[in-house]
Amino acid sequence: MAAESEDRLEALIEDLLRINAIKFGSFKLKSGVDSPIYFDLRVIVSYPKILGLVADLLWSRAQSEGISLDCICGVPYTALPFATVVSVKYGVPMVMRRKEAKDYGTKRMVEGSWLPGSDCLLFEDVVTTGSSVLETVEVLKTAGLEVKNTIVLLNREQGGSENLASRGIQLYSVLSVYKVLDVLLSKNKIDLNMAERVRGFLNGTTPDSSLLTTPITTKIKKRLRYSERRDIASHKAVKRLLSIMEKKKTNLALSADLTTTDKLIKLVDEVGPHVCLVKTHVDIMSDFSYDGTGLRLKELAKKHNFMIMEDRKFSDIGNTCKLQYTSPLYSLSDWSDLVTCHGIAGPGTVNALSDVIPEGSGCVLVAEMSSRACLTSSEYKESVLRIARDFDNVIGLICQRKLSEREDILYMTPGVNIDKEGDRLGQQYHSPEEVIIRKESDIIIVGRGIYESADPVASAIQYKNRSYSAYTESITIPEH
Ligand SMILES: O=c1ccn([C@@H]2O[C@H](COP(=O)(O)O)[C@@H](O)[C@H]2O)c(=O)[nH]1
Repeated sequence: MAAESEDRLEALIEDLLRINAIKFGSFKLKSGVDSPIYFDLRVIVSYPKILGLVADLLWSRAQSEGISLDCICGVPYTALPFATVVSVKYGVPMVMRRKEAKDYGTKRMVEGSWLPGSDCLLFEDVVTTGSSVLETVEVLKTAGLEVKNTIVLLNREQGGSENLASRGIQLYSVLSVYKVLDVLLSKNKIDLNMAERVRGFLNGTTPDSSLLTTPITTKIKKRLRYSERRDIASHKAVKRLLSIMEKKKTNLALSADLTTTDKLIKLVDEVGPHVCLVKTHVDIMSDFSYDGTGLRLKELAKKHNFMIMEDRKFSDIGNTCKLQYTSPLYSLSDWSDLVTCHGIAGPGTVNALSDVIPEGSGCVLVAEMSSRACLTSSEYKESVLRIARDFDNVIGLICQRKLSEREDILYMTPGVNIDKEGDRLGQQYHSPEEVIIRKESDIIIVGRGIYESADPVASAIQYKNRSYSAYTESITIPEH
């Protein structure tokens, strides 16, 4: 295969992982079998660039095999847009298979225009045993079309080619599940352990036609361990934070909202051993200086092994945020690993920051706020999630609960206090258990609950223990 198309395949595999079309974990299949891998290629439709690449790869496979055809068709629903894009991009006539006949009018099962006996090339998203392809072939044949060839984006290599060949249909694939594992392994997106688990599962699974063709109906609600999440994550900062959480047995972040350097440094030095992350607001400080505050925080981060997140909440247009981030007054990139950012201005803010944020650092998007009557509606949250998916430098979300199925980013929740329900200014609090178990967040962010207490270290230990126990409890609860 030419290097150029090999590059495109690798890019596609990485994209599919990024948009959560390839998932690793524990998935209950329709057959009752637990699979360590799952492909949900339905999401591709929301990513025009990836959809375009899929269409190019399907079409170039057809060209390189010299398949002669009169029209194309996508197996509904996932492959329907694939065929549509190929049709429009390459000027190939398309026909469309209906899933259900209309109960009025023509009652046709295939829409479009063709001559009897026309050759139709079929596209499919994933083939396991080939049963969905066969179902569509039957309908097309009844409508007078010939189907001799199928091109699948991803072949799970579980008997599909053989089943289809025995019915006179040649299956060509763009990707195989083994190729996916090899590429992700070579790019350090999964570790050898995970690759072996999946290979073992695929080898040990017989190509039973009842198995694995149908999308998963129930996912076991089993929370992944930090170590499993670290193996899935691709961003260095996520891997690092999860490693710290596991090593120090803490999912507590300190919100160090103190206004002078001396107080801040004292608190962070005392509480540092108990936290995975220290969150700062340097713009509230009366005496911040790069040497006196930033560099000393960085030394403490090294001493106690935690990461630093400046809660700057960038929210302006891209150009302004870039200037704010690089301003020498704070030199954020030199001492903070993470910065928070609103999605309100659209993707331009994150896009601009991605030009200036150093490798290994990242953005945490504020998707949802803890304050009463805040304006983060469902629609807004969805839009923020979309930005998070589109940019590799977004490593997590500030949110009140785990807002998506993604396991490769971190969910961090402020508004946590053991003693209070809120403050006079709209802040609302929940307990560590509520946030970690019921809302399935990863990290609790605690400010006044620690630094305003009579004994900040004892309070930090209390928050750490409750929050980490909530995590260990939730990885052993099968359903909640
Ligand atoms: O929705 C949000 C986003 C950020 N915060 C910040 O977290 C801390 C919380 O402090 P507490 O003293 O524990 O209330 C603070 O820095 C906020 O700016 C938030 O509370 N809610």
